[in-house]
Amino acid sequence: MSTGTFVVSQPLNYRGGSRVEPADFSGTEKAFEPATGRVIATFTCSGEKEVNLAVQNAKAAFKIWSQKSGMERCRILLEAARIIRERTDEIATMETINNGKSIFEARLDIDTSWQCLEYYAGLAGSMAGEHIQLSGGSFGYTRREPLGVCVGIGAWNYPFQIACWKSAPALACGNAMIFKPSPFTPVSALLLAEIYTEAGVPPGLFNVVQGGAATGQFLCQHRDVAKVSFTGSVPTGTKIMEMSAKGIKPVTLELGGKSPLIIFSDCVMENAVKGALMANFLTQGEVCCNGTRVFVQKEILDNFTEEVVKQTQKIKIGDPLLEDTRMGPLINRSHLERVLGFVKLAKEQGAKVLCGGDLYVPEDPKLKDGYYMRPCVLTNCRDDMTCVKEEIFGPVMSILSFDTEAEVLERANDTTFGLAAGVFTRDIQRAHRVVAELQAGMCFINNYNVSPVELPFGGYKKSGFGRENGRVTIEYYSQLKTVCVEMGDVESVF
Ligand SMILES: NC(=O)c1ccc[n+]([C@@H]2O[C@H](COP(=O)([O-])OP(=O)(O)OC[C@H]3O[C@@H](n4cnc5c(N)ncnc54)[C@H](O)[C@@H]3O)[C@@H](O)[C@H]2O)c1
Ligand SMILES: O=CCc1c[nH]c2ccc(O)cc12
Repeated sequence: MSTGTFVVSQPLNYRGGSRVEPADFSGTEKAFEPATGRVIATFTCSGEKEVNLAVQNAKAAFKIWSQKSGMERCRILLEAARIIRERTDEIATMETINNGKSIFEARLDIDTSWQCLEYYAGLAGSMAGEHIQLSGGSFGYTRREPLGVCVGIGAWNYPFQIACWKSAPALACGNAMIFKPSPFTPVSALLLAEIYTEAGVPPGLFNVVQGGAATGQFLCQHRDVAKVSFTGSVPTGTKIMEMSAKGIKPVTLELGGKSPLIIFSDCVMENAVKGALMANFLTQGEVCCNGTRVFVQKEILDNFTEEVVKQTQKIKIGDPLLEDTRMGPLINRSHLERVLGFVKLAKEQGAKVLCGGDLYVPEDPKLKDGYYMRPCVLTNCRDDMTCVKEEIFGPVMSILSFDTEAEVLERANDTTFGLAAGVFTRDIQRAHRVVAELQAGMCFINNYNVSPVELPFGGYKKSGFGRENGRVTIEYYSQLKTVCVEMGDVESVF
């Protein structure tokens, strides 16, 4: 498959084990290929009737699936993981076409996706309650039970991976799921749905409904939906939480960030520079946990900045399906303009653009209408500037200097977000002391933006709550039933 050729030819909803056209609709959406600006799909957003049908299908599948043993669920999830792994190239290609990220990165995303299914398959067989001895031979025990029909709502930056990070723990725990992708990236979740079916899940266990805010609301407000797991922005997360509160539904919120990356003067410079690029430029900078506030200790500011700029200028921008491309286009025209607007405002507020921050037009004529920009490094930044305070969600790094550990901690934590943070230093005691003080759910020492599925991921403060990945996520997709067993006679107080 090459850039500029793919068009969607099949329905994009998935219900009851096959692709379907929605039974009703609440408007239409267009999906683009960011590399060329071409429309690849025009699709209808699901209305209330379609959402009801998806919930009915999910409920029926839940009855079958929740009765299976953990080992039975494990086998099917392992098979799904195997198929994803086998089809990595095909899935990564779809992801690249619809999202714009480089094929090199998309393959890494798919790796973390099948690894997530493998990980929760492994946990499915060992999910258990506990036995508690009581007096007189009586006892209690706990059962870890599924919640029922769970809804997953995704953002557009990691479309396939988000669907896996939500569905794998949900299904491992015995739940059914209805997944709504972002309307910008409707395509790859369908591949996951087909793979689950091929692996042997009951029809209706994993469904996909397409649409935007209205479809999302029908899902969140549905009385038979037991839980919502959401990845997206803080404003939408607030609405999801309000709707969930009305139904007393548990909710997981994976929201935005403006994370600090702290580079101490005793760091291994080469690693710190690589870390700063990893923290800012993966997926064109459209990553929630990016370390976009790069605090550099004064003694090494000039050397570090010079090296970061040198490496940033070497990033190969262009056709995301080419093997040597490392940065593709942003998700769409309006987001590109928004990101460029942040750079313009940064300049007006006194920041200095050391490189990039402008439009990029690749030489290949078929890419001329794509949404490319050059990755940007800003210096002369102050903590009160918009580029330092607000989530840009694009390839824009802000460099700030600092003197002391106490000072940088104070400034790093001075944000309403709390998703991630990073520290580069050779001093092991300082590294642990600093991360202990950082108000962030995901902290990196001497690396950034690696995501092993064994580690829980999620935010503090306005970056959300609940976790994805790791053993703890089982608790977010299950509920605990306590059973109290009397072995003697009832001693009534009446
Ligand atoms: N913390 C994380 O793990 C994580 C991961 C990826 C992205 N994000 C955040 O996501 C944001 C970018 O993604 P986005 O632009 O897709 O976010 P968004 O909030 O605009 O949309 C996210 C999803 O919510 C749906 N939605 C919108 N309004 C809704 C409503 N009223 N009810 C129900 N659903 C609704 C959208 O259709 C989409 O599927 C950034 O802020 C980024 O930091 C966070
Ligand atoms: O973009 C933020 C971090 C991230 C990367 N992949 C995923 C998948 C699911 C998430 O909730 C967050 C993320």
